[in-house]
Amino acid sequence: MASMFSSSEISKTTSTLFSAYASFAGSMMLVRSMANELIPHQLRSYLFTTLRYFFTPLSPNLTLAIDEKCGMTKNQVYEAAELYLSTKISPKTERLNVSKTRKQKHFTIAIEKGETVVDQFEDVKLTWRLVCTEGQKPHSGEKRLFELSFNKKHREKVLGFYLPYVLVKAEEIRNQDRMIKLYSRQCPFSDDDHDRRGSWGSIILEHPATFDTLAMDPDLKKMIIDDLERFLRRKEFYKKVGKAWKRGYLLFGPPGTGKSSLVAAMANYLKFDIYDLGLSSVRSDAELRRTLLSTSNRSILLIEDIDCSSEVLGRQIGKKNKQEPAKSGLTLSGILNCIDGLWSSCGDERIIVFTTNYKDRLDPALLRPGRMDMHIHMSYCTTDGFRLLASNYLDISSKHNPFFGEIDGLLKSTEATPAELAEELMKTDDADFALQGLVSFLKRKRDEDNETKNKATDGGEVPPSIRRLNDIVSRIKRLKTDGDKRKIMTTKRKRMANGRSGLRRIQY
Ligand SMILES: Nc1ncnc2c1ncn2[C@@H]1O[C@H](COP(=O)(O)OP(=O)(O)OP(=O)(O)O)[C@@H](O)[C@H]1O
Ligand SMILES: [Mg+2]
Repeated sequence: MASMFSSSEISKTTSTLFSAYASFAGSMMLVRSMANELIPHQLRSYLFTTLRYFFTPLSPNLTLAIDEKCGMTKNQVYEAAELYLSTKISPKTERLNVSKTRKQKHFTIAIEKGETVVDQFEDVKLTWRLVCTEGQKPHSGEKRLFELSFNKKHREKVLGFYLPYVLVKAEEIRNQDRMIKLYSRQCPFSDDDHDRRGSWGSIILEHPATFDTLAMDPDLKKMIIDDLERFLRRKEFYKKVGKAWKRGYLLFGPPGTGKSSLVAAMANYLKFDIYDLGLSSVRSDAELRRTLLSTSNRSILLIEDIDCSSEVLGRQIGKKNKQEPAKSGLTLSGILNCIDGLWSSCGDERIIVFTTNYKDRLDPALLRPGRMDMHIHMSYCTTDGFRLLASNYLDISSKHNPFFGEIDGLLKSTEATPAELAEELMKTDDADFALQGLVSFLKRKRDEDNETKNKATDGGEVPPSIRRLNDIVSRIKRLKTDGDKRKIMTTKRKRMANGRSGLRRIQY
């Protein structure tokens, strides 16, 4: 080129070009200011959008805009995307947003505005971008949205499968990081407004019980875990059969056998909150209904010591004195109706747990099938239970400890609760001392039990008939259902010349 034009010709051409550009730019400004003057704002933006459409090459991509809010409420898809994308951040990401509240255990990491995250779902490549814009109205603040771009041909797959997948994954992440709360009506309200639900106040449940720390029959433990998991999986099933998605457990057994610990273990396992409903704090059925309606889904409603609630309910929950007038407006049928009716159908994934030390004292209405789906007997400590406690409290994993044989024998001849054993095992750090202490404790307990039995039989040598009776009594105690107990009682009653027997002393 340089050989064809001299330098003076080049400068002449350049100045001509500049002057042409200047006059074009001037004319454009004139046209623009005239257009601004003459064409109304709405028409102008319409023309601009239409012209841009014709002049931009057709993109193969589709972009979904996912706003932070739907009107006044939060957009569930936006919230889910925020959580989901925190697990998809690549090493290439340049800016991240890190936050943590006092109550959170971990940092929350999110992408910063303008950042992009690329995700792959089967054969679809998806690009997420966080966009922040100024709100259109004055003082409306910043507007945040995610833009999700992908090839147009995958539209159905993204809407039908990918976005639902993001929602499910976000729920899983939320559950992993969730702090479990214990709601109580007596509890002082938490400072956090967010935690106030109706008349419930909450604290964070930091109960360490898990299924791994619970000393109980391994088969029963497995049965409970399987039952809980089946319950969670069966949303569609409950819908199909027209039943409310709830499950009831009745935990019964002597004090210190782990009923409350089992409830905490269930909550920790499922990541469900616990609503601890002290019946003494509820004055009427109407109040109960209001209280229950303000509980949330995915929660456990706990009513402890239901057999002791007779004073509260104003009539005995047990079989006697059913006609006694109510002292308060709260009745057993009110509780049961609430649980079976309105309240249960309002929510999803509800678990109800009643605990009692005396199953025999409960009203049959509470025990009828379908009301409490599973009756769980928390028993005295077994040898399996003791092994678990020894491993948890003393770190003894060997199966052949010299003390184990003696302790196993003692556990078979006396009834000790896991709470009693745990207390003994905690007394010292030295495993041998602790086990020695436990042996002495169990021996003492066995001797006391024998003494009590002897006293019951007027001190002297236990006559064979009474010994047989004692055997029957302990067999009956071990039986699982009341139906079984009654059957045994009737046959034994017939067979033995009853009347003088201790059977009469046992009330069913
Ligand atoms: N099965 C168990 N496994 C492990 N620890 C247990 C078990 N049962 C009781 N404990 C220990 O004893 C303590 C008291 O047990 P927990 O409160 O669960 O008993 P409970 O059956 O609810 O008694 P209560 O009938 O008096 O309410 C627990 O904190 C735990 O340390
Ligand atoms: Mg308890």
